[in-house]
Amino acid sequence: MIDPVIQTSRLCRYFGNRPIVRDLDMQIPAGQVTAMLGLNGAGKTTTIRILMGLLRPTRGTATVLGEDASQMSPATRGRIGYMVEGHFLFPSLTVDQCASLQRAGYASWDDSLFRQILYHFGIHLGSRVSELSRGQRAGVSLALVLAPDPELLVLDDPALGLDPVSRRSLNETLVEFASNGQRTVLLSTHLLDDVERVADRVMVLVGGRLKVDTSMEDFAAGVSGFAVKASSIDPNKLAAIPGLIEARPISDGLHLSVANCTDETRAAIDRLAGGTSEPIELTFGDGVLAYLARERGESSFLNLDRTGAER
Ligand SMILES: Nc1ncnc2c1ncn2[C@@H]1O[C@H](COP(=O)(O)OP(=O)(O)OP(=O)(O)O)[C@@H](O)[C@H]1O
Repeated sequence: MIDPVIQTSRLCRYFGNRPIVRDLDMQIPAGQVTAMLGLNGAGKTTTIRILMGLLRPTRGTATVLGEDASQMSPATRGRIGYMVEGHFLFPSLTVDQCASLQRAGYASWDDSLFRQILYHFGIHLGSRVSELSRGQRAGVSLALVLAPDPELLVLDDPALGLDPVSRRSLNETLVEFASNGQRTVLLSTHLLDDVERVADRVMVLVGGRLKVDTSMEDFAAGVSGFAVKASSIDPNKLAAIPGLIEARPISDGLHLSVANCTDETRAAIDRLAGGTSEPIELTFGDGVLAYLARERGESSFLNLDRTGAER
């Protein structure tokens, strides 16, 4: 078996006495696009900064391309492309000057790929960074990290604030980059549609802990939806549904999201609704949102207690 490109073991990071990353055991396999999801403050950027050697763990270990992340050699760093949150570029430089600066730090540089990505984003080499739109700055940042042809690409919220056309360009560039199966991508994002388009695997961080780590297919297969028609709901019957993720009130009943649906689950749903439940299509985004809402305590369980009390 090929070693994972990124591996952490019991990784923890505190800021003061606040645990931000907690006992993280993760493995990022080679040749795949892994999306890291989580609500604001879940610890995604902190984890990435530890992986990139910019922050030391409080406890535990992080290994990237076979080396300890906090003591990475320049040669290993040269195999990694890292796009920071916010696309920082020196505003007074031209795109061409940014490229010269970046190129000096890497052994290889694919100038035709660099120009191709600029073209995709409608950027000219002679433009000054300060004159570029946010989407164009993202395009330059992406071109700068991809031109050295990194084995591992780490992107922290690359589509933040981009319009749909720039987002599409970014997604297309990523898919193309990862298409030969030789490159590994770790992508932190909030954009679930983008994840569905580009990712092979999904990880979900909740309060610094890794709660989901699976393939996109297994995630999709593991979450099912049901529409239940009912004028009143017994909260005890609801709570007894195995694997219930979320229950959201709709005009004439509930939408339920459940994990790992079995015959037992279906029977419990039917008991709740007196046999008037129907499966509904759930998108990947629906599944993730239901999961995150529950973890944040915003799930409609609260509303359901109220529904029960109103009977
Ligand atoms: N240098 C620091 N000092 C103190 N607290 C910090 C520091 N860096 C991050 N934090 C805190 O750690 C928590 C997690 O931040 P982090 O940036 O890792 O989250 P995130 O999942 O990337 O969030 P977002 O989706 O908003 O980018 C936040 O509460 C943040 O305020």
